[in-house]
Amino acid sequence: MTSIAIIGPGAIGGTVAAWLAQDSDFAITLCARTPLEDLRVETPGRVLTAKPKVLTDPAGAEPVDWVLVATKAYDVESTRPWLDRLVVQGTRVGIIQNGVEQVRLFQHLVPPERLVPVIINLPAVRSAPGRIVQSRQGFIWVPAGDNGDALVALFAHTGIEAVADPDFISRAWIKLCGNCGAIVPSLTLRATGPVWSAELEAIVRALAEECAAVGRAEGATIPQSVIDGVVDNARTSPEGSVAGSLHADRLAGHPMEVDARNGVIVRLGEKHGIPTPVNRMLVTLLAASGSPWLQ
Ligand SMILES: NC(=O)C1=CN([C@@H]2O[C@H](COP(=O)(O)OP(=O)(O)OC[C@H]3O[C@@H](n4cnc5c(N)ncnc54)[C@H](OP(=O)(O)O)[C@@H]3O)[C@@H](O)[C@H]2O)C=CC1
Ligand SMILES: CC(C)(CO)C(=O)C(=O)O
Repeated sequence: MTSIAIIGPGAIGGTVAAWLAQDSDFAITLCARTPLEDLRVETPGRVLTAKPKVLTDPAGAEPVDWVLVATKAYDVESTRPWLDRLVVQGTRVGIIQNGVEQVRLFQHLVPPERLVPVIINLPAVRSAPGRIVQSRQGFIWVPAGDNGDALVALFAHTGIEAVADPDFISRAWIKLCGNCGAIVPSLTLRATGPVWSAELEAIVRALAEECAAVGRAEGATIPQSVIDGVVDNARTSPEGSVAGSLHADRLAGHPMEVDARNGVIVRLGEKHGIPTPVNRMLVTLLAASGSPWLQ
């Protein structure tokens, strides 16, 4: 029996937990901030239900084989009491978060050789604790190697396709290119497609171009087709659509992962001497919008 604790059973953590809970070889524990009774996840193919053990107090947590952290990137420090109880020698810790800094954010809490950064492509929305809709098939990428292979093995019997990628850095930056454009609808509170113009296209393209330039300086290989794909997605987004979790958080008045998704492009751009004026400007505008908890 493999024991797996999921810290942060929100949209992503709850969906991942529900898939893993279908495997009777796994003992799943949800480490939650807000209590929940059980999980009900509508996936494209079927409805998953599960009733794993739920803890809301780290004092009740015991060491496990695996920890999967699926909090937002700004909720790192608050996971410390959980990690202190769950992680012992031999525990591996997967960080399922957007961005490119999963290891940097957690390496003061977990020995880096036990950390597995995870990129996930899986659109999920939580309507209430434990109630989630996964709207497309899910994919996971981890770095190739022992830790990555072990994480991939966890997902062997789930509907989430997990791959260990020898070029993980490119995978992470390509995902960030896809995510960084969502700052536009998060500012305008409206899908970009219906108001598309040459000027809006220039902004979306520049966000992705800046991200790709910084990513390449960090060692990623990012083809031009990635940037064209970001622009196409923004151009074709229909009225009323929500451009992922950043936009959803802004609409709900929740904290936003702006630093992990756009601020990082500005910070690492400075390190490499690469100008990132469009990301910088939109981060500044979002900060000036008075949104609570912009992080
Ligand atoms: N949603 C999506 O479609 C996608 C999201 N991602 C990324 O996945 C990550 C998770 O996002 P998402 O699932 O949407 O976020 P959610 O806000 O839905 O879930 C985060 C969860 O973490 C919980 N949490 C925060 N701090 C703690 C803590 N100290 N202890 C226990 N639980 C805690 C929250 O508790 P509470 O219940 O109290 O809010 C919430 O349940 C982000 O990095 C996001 O960018 C990636 C791909 C797609
Ligand atoms: C765009 C999406 C849904 C892709 O998984 C995502 O990463 C997010 O909304 O944070």
